[in-house]
Amino acid sequence: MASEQQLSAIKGAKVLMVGAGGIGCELLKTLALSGFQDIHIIDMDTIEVSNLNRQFLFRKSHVGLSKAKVARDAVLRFRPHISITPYHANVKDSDFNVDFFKQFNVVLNGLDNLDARRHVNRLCLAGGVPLIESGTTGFLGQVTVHIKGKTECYECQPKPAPKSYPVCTITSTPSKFVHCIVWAKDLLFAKLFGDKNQDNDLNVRSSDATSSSEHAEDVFERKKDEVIEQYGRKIYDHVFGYNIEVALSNEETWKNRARPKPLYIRDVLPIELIQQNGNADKSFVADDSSSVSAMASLGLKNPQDIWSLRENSRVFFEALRLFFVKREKEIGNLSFDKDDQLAVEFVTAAANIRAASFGIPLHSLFEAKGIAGNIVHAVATTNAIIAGLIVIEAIKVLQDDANNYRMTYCLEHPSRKMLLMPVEPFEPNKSCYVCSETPLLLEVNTSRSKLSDFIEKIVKAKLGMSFPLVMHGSALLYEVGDDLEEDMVANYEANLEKVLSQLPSPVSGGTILTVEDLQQELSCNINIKHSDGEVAGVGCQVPDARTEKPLGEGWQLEDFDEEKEPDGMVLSGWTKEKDKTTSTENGASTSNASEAVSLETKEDSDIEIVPTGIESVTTGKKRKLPEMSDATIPDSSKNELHEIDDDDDGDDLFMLDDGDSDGSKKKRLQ
Ligand SMILES: Nc1ncnc2c1ncn2[C@@H]1O[C@H](COP(=O)(O)OP(=O)(O)OP(=O)(O)O)[C@@H](O)[C@H]1O
Ligand SMILES: [Zn+2]
Repeated sequence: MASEQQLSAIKGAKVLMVGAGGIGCELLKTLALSGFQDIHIIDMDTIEVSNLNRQFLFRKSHVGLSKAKVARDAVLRFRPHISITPYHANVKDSDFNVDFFKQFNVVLNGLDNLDARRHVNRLCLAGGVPLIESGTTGFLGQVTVHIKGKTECYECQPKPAPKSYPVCTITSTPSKFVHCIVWAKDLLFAKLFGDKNQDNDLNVRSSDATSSSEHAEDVFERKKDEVIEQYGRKIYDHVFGYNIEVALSNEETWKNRARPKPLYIRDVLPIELIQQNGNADKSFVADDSSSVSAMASLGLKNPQDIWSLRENSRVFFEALRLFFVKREKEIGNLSFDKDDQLAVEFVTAAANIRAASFGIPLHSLFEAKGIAGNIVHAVATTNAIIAGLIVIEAIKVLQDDANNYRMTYCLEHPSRKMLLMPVEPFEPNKSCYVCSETPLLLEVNTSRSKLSDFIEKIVKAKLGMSFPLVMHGSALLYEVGDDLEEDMVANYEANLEKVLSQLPSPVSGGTILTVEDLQQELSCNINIKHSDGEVAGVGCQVPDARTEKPLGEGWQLEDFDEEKEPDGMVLSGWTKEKDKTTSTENGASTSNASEAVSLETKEDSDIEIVPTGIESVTTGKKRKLPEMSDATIPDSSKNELHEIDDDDDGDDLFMLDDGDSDGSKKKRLQ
């Protein structure tokens, strides 16, 4: 039961909810039932069938309608006298500026992507509005409180990059099923059905591979009038047979690894069976390309069955055939989509055949789809718990009860018999470029990198600015806006194509650039350090790998992390201590990889979001938690610090005692 004081804080509050999905539906219901009377909701999406299992304010008849509006109507049915204002819009729209945010007493996020979260964080900081962040992934969840100047902001801790795998592991030495999935979807599927102009590292390159004309690049081109079965056999033998033989010829690779087995179709599936493939049900006709299915065509019903090598090979041929027969127009433009049944079937089959070759256990289509689509199945209960915790923190915030703010982690396995782990919030990170004025450091080859690279890869992709302005002293190098004069636009366009050292106001080592986003009201300085940008060699057997671009999300070369160092640009935090001890002639410290700002830029395609602390947990990055609240842990368990860690596969979570606090730069909120 809420106290009188709490009730009056609740009744007088005007709150903004961003996101009306899994967490948002629960949150709106809980806010309304807790007595909140003035709630605004922003959500840009419409309702999909896949939302209905957990976004309980929505029904089948609502599919296609605005989430924000339907959520409002559903809640008004049991709380008719409160005010709920829905906005079917993107929170990044310019209407939602700092003045808009300032009208609220607290902002509550129920989002599913980093980009929108960072944007809201910045507007809350600019408007001085408290923010309560949340996220869930399966059984894991968290709620954090961000108050300008008092607690860390959402961006005080760098966010880890999406999980990535070295190219060599994917192309030559897979050891886990996920490696086979990445190979099947980002290499083989992309090669056969995607954009032909994209770089693709499917073929193991070695001197003998390139010398053989039979196995030259165009093996993947289907010749005019080439019978589809024959084309399929050629691809199969090339990728599962010949390429494995080539890889095996490099003895060094296999000294300490199990040797893979080349697979040729003649040994797996007799020719008659390929010809009969897909003829099991001749009456099977699917006009709608989205319902074309190799499983249906072959009479395979249960997606949870693990198919044999032979069955996988049949699915491989049938899916390939169906793409060419039923979806030919899309070939060349396809990219893997977890909701595309035929694509999932093809990728499952190809990954399993590769797994068989490398002695890796095979998986069902259901499992393969989960891995390929990065799916962590959402748990409605976790969303409900998290929504409840958001409301609890919101009430504290409205009462200015700073001593009792908690960041709460919802764990998968009990730790000290607790599933909910409350932690006192951290103080702001003094070197956070978002909530403090600390400059950043960028190591860049100023005579090679263009202004456009700097803007796209650093200012937009890493710093998350949408409408950037770049200044060198008082000289404007770049800005965007609707009201710019034509000659200014032409000047900026010309600047974009220039390398940094040749801009009208040249950028060199020691330059300080100011970058601003006017909508987010965020400004930060970047100290430039010139670097020749040479990258050290890698221990990979793929010649020329260094010059290859990463092959889609999750890809990187060993030792060279394109996410952190796009085109050799290294962005890192800048602290006074570092400056004092290691300053160089350019007035900047050498970069420390562990300090590099590595922020996730991709949109989450997962069913549920991968939130901050959870991200740290699931990507194996250690995150120290400060002393836990005396009120919430038994005396025997009071340790200075606790760490959340995980194993390599990312879903086991456990807490480790750690009496030593020297690793933590963060202080508890006083
Ligand atoms: N920039 C944004 N502006 C407004 N709403 C956003 C923005 N980004 C994400 N959202 C909303 O946040 C909500 C997040 O909800 P949730 O995590 O449950 O995802 P979902 O899209 O509903 O479900 P799923 O992705 O699992 O199908 C979504 O409704 C989405 O529309
Ligand atoms: Zn911060």
